[in-house]
Amino acid sequence: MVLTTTEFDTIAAISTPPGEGGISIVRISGEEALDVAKNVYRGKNLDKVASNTINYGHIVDPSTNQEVDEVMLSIMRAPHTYTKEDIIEINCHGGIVATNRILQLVLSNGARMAEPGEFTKRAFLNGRIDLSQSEAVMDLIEAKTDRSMKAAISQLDGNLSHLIKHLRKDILDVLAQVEVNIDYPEYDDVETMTSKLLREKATDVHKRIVQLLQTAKQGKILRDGLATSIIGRPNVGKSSLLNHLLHEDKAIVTDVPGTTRDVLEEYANVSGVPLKLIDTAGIRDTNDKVEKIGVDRSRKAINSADLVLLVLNASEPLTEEDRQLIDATNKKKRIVVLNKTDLPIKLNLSEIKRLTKAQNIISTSAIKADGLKGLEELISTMFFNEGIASSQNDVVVTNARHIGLLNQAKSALEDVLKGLDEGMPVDLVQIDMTRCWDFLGEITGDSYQDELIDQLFSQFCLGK
Ligand SMILES: Nc1nc2c(c(=O)[nH]1)N(C=O)[C@@H](CNc1ccc(C(=O)N[C@@H](CCC(=O)O)C(=O)O)cc1)CN2
Ligand SMILES: Nc1nc2c(ncn2[C@@H]2O[C@H](COP(=O)(O)OP(=O)(O)OP(=O)(O)O)[C@@H](O)[C@H]2O)c(=O)[nH]1
Ligand SMILES: [Mg+2]
Repeated sequence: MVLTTTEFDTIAAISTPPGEGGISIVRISGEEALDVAKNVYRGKNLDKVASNTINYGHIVDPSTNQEVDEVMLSIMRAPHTYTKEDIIEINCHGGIVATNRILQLVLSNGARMAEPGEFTKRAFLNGRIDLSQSEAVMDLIEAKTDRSMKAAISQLDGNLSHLIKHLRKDILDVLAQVEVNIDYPEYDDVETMTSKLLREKATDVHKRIVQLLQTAKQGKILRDGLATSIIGRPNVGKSSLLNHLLHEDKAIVTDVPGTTRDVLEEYANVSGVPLKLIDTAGIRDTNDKVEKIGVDRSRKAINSADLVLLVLNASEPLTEEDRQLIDATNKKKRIVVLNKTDLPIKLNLSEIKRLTKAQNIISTSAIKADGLKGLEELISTMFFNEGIASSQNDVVVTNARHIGLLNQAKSALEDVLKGLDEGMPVDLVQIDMTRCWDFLGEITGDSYQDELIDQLFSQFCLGK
């Protein structure tokens, strides 16, 4: 890491969300945090107050001596702080103008504006947490359900880091042993011995990585949500279903076919599974220019979905359009929802069973709120059958970057095993083993490039 002059100067930002609220926090971190605070704070002598205390006082503009706000000021001295630097937090009255005024004062008295994620970046660069833990901070903020949050907390606690560090240590140990064997051969068959050692370790580490990767599918759903598209002809009750799953009237429902004109995306929590629900325009042939675009988008929503809820109207016979939709979704993970079962049933159930191979069919009445619990349970068991797949220590891999690196590490190990099978010289096999070690190191940030770090932290929110 190249230290630029701005790398560790004193930074400040508003760490609470913008808008009106009871209290807002302006956070300052760096060597001069206390000096900056002393310039704008009237109250106790900050040199004399103990660390980790909160202190009453006022923020004053030193250029005019004008009082700006009545505040509580927290002081946390390095190194036992979030960033491992001195931190001052000004707890001021909430509100956009007051909070920004204080931030501006702090900025004109020795601090510079923090970049997005810069506090957490410092926690990483100063060695309090590793890269995967920093990423967990972000996942925690964005968590959509309690289960997603649990996965993020576990990662923040360092459970994934722990597993990765173990794997890396085992690889390093074997690499060291191989070195010793080559440099100080005690036996004649040192080549055979060394190959055996490498093979055993590569096989073992490979198995542990595969186990971790098995949690990735669910992990990705926990982090990003399960893309669930509600598809069907106009007026079958798609938007009514969406509103029920959201427990909120988000989508407009009317008896006019073609009510939903565009796709609508909302997050729902279904038994802890975060669903990214997509309500679509009813699919039909239409000459209406606007509706046509909506219908095209609906068709695309089928392709991009992890799960399709195909809604049919049970009170009408199956139409040609229904059959086409069944056909178009046959290869997807799908639940067929027979809605409007409160009305006399006109749908031919045996035909539907034949067309869908009788898989995942459920009856509902959105208007009477019937069958919806069953639908939620079915979704949950389809994707989290035995609960969350737990690898070692309940670690779930949720992050696409981590998944990519684990796959690369896995394939490096496969190269090791292949090399050994083909009788490749041990020093060449070692290279692939070292590559595996490097890939794993990128997960925790033990080996990294500046661009990666900048890119990762820039996705954070301001003040974090
Ligand atoms: N006011 C406030 N609330 C907050 C934060 C904050 O920065 N400020 N946090 C920010 O995200 C979260 C708490 N996370 C934190 C994590 C570590 C440390 C910290 O000081 N760690 C030290 C010493 C801990 C101790 O006293 O034992 C360390 O690890 O050395 C502080 C906050 C959530 N709530
Ligand atoms: N009887 C009965 N009516 C329902 C049921 N579900 C929805 N409806 C009614 O059917 C009509 C259409 O419902 P929507 O939810 O707007 O249907 P949609 O599939 O979103 O329709 P488009 O957006 O036009 O494609 C409304 O009048 C709803 O009240 C049900 O289970 N039973
Ligand atoms: Mg609709």
